Amino acid sequence: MRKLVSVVMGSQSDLATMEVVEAIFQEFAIEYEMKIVSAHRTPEYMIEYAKTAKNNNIAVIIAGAGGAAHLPGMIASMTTIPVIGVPVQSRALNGLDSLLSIVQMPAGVPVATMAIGQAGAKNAALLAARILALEDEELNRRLSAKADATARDVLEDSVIKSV
Ligand SMILES: Nc1c(C(=O)O)ncn1[C@@H]1O[C@H](COP(=O)(O)O)[C@@H](O)[C@H]1O
Repeated sequence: MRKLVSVVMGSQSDLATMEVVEAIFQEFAIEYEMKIVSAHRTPEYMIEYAKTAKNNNIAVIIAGAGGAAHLPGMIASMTTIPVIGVPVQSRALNGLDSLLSIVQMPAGVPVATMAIGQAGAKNAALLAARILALEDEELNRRLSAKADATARDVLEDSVIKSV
């Protein structure tokens, strides 16, 4: 059975940020699930989700949350599956609250923290893909080809004016 990436977010309102992962997973044929799970609003469901993740064949968890973004850290406290946190841009503090809530984990409970917003969500998907690629040579080759293509595109447009 192929391993899954599980994408969770604290609220439906985070979907506009987190949905960018789907295009990346489709491009690389990575199987994923997507769910709303909240440490604050559905704490018992979050505990069940985190404790059963390993048996559910999940290899990497991406957790997006905004404001008092405790979700990634709480999940990481209950599983050894790598957790990638995405700070969702909040209205009141522009996502700085989300970023600091996710990044400042106490030693012993690791969460890989991405940038705020959609760029962070995209990188979370690519980081999850790289983790899966440790045991999937074909995926590794395709990720590498994609990075080369990105570099070629940037180089093609790199000269703004030459003499
Ligand atoms: N940070 C968390 C958690 C959590 O960490 O468990 N659960 C919901 N939320 C966040 O609350 C924000 C506002 O949510 P609403 O838009 O539903 O009011 C969202 O960005 C969500 O991630």
